[in-house]
Amino acid sequence: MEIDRKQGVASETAVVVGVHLPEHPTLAEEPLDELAGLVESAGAEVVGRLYQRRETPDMTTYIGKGKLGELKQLVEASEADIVVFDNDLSPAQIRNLEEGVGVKVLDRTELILDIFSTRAQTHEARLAVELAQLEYSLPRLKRMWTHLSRLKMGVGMRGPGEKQLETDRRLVEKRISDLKRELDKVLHRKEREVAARSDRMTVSLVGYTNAGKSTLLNRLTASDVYAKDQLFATLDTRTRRWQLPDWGPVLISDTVGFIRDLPHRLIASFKATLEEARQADLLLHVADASSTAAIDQIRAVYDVLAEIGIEQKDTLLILNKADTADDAQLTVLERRYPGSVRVSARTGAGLDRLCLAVSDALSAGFIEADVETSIGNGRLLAYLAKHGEILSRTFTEDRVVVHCRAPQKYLGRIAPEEAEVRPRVRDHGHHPAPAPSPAPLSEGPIDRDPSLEDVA
Ligand SMILES: Nc1nc2c(ncn2[C@@H]2O[C@H](COP(=O)(O)OP(=O)(O)OP(=O)(O)O)[C@@H](O)[C@H]2O)c(=O)[nH]1
Ligand SMILES: [Mg+2]
Repeated sequence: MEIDRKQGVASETAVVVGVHLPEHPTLAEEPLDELAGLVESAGAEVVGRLYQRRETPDMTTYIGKGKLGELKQLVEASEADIVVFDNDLSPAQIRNLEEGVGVKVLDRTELILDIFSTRAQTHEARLAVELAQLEYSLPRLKRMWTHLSRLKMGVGMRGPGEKQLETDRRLVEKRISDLKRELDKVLHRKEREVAARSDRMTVSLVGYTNAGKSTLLNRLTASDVYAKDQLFATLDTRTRRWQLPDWGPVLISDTVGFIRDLPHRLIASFKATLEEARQADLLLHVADASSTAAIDQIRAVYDVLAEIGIEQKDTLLILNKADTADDAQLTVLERRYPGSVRVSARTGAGLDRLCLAVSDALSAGFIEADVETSIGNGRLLAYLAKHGEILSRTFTEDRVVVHCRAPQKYLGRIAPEEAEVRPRVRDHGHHPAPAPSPAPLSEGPIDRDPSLEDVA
């Protein structure tokens, strides 16, 4: 049996299959809903569902023998083109399942990669997806060539299948290392770009896919980025200028949504895309409060944040879709997550409270300090005035001590040879952390940053 694995899943019909294992908490009341959403997001139609509880997966076919028969019948009756599993399958399990049901079988990771590959638009996102796809397929190459190894000629001779497999493997490995190098370059360029525009406070929207991040960005900044009832509508970062009331302009960026059990290699490849979030002063974690799986989704997002090493960042939880969420559920969520803000990106309700909460959170990054420099250092004085609040100045013969309140991150960028920064100890005995190692002052105006062509 030959199954073409190169084709995407668009315009096909699918049976979705899930196995509930004891260690895997179900996310929704309808456990296969999310997978069905993913299938639809990939452009296919769900024509059947099969769900099984098992203590452990079957080694050869993941589902048991009886269920496999049931699946085959379901596939035939519904004339499905593909079967999609909610669980991750080994290459051998996929092969056995395909033999058992007679159509192409994909697992959740492969489906997500398929969606990503059809959505990726920027150079960077395309590279990331290709890398993740190749890394996924490398251990599975063998399966594609097993049909050729039957042509084996004589004892000790290597069959063309095996030779071909090795050539393929080498080609794939080469491409993987090229892609990694290319992505590394992109990441470094991105790091510099993002750092260069950090003379503005920045906030970054993160959250489960379909939570409403892009809709919120559009609402807050009156822009028009792609937002749709579709999983993984956004794959690229968009940064916009946001006029935060009673505060001033800050930068806000939208990014790729997260999902539970996001394939690790996919997270790794999207590092450059997540750079905005990594360098942001504040994360706005947007959750869909109307989902019955809201709590699990919130937890899944925290898991991904931990995986990319930014779980320590200041985060404000936004309970979005309050317009359609159940009141009792909103109350449960608010009790569970004190400090969260309920909003509706669709109606605009609660956005004033959101703005206040963001201003407060950004202010928390401010420290009070005495900055001592030479009287002639007009550039530094202008810098302090631009980024902070000057409370007083004390002059001596050729020195000036500026008492100011400014974000830690700006004070930290003052070079020691330029000025001495002495943080003031706060009244409640809390000693502000020492300023991070200084980087040269950058006056790079964001308007000239090419990666910010979106900024109005
Ligand atoms: N009822 C309601 N729907 C909303 C709200 N905010 C967003 N939506 C809808 O939710 C769907 C997903 O919105 P997006 O803004 O694309 O979500 P996202 O988080 O950017 O999703 P990805 O980019 O796919 O990760 C769209 O159909 C929106 O119209 C809201 O406050 N209330
Ligand atoms: Mg989006």
